Amino acid sequence: MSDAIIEVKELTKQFKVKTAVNKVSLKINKGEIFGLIGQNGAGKSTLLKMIGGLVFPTSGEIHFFNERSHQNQLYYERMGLLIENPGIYPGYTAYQNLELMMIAYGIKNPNQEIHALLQLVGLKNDKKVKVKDFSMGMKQRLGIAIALLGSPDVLILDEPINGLDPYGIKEVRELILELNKKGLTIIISSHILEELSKIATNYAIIHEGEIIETISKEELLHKCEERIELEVDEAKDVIPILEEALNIQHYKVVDPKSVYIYDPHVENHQIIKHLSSQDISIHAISKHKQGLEQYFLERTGRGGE
Ligand SMILES: Nc1ncnc2c1ncn2[C@@H]1O[C@H](COP(=O)(O)OP(=O)(O)OP(=O)(O)O)[C@@H](O)[C@H]1O
Repeated sequence: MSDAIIEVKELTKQFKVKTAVNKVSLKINKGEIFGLIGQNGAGKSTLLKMIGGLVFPTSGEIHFFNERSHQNQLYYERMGLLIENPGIYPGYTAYQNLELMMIAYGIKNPNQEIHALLQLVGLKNDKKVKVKDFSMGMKQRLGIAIALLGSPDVLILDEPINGLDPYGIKEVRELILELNKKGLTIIISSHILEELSKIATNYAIIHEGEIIETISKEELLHKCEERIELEVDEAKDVIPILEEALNIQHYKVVDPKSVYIYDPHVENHQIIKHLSSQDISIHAISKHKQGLEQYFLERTGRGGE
């Protein structure tokens, strides 16, 4: 038995000659904000559409709470989707759009639920504004409100920040974090790792239809953290000097000969000066700095660009 809320196994989608998704296996646990990161055409939308039941896989399996999706009647009811443009009527207000959807879902007397949803996505003060006069961020928030109809357990958002200005990005980001706090598991795709890093708890990098890496937020931040890497004969001999002479508190002995120093105020030359004055020979010292985007580009073979 797996703890995963969603598990995909060897999922493949073939469009004639194009393999959009190739044998993808992933586990998404309850409460995660799972970031799917990939360049344009990497296969993000196709993978999310298969998980969301919009595209039928060529092969492979999708399990929801340990049951295969097509055997689980509740599967699609418990999943909210915002993939591509939601079917929003521009001449109607957010309230009217939600009302139409709820009628279509067979929900009677939806007034209270609509107000609660508008409040949740921050549109309650825009009741009289027609959607055609909405900002992109407001439209996305309405799209999320539509995806939230029926109180799903899992929300799938395909590039929800695409095309938004910084203010819109912040609004959508805050909404996603709030929904996650309320218990929703969220799967979100983007081609901008930097942006995903502000919200996601776990990541999968997809490239040419294949998952090339899955990594937790902690692991990713650790890999991208700025640090000085120091190599000496005996790491234990340099620790007292780092602590006392340079007041360095944030460091890690990674093996008997190597220390990583994370204090941002310390420079290489200060370390060299103090260790040399104590007759400690330095085999190597270097500053390691790799931004999130650089990390992503290197993984997808475009690090030199
Ligand atoms: N219905 C389809 N028929 C044929 N090819 C398709 C179809 N849908 C997607 N593809 C192809 O599959 C590949 C993956 O597309 P997909 O839309 O999943 O990528 P993506 O990572 O979401 O990219 P983008 O960010 O550009 O939407 C692309 O090469 C795309 O052209």
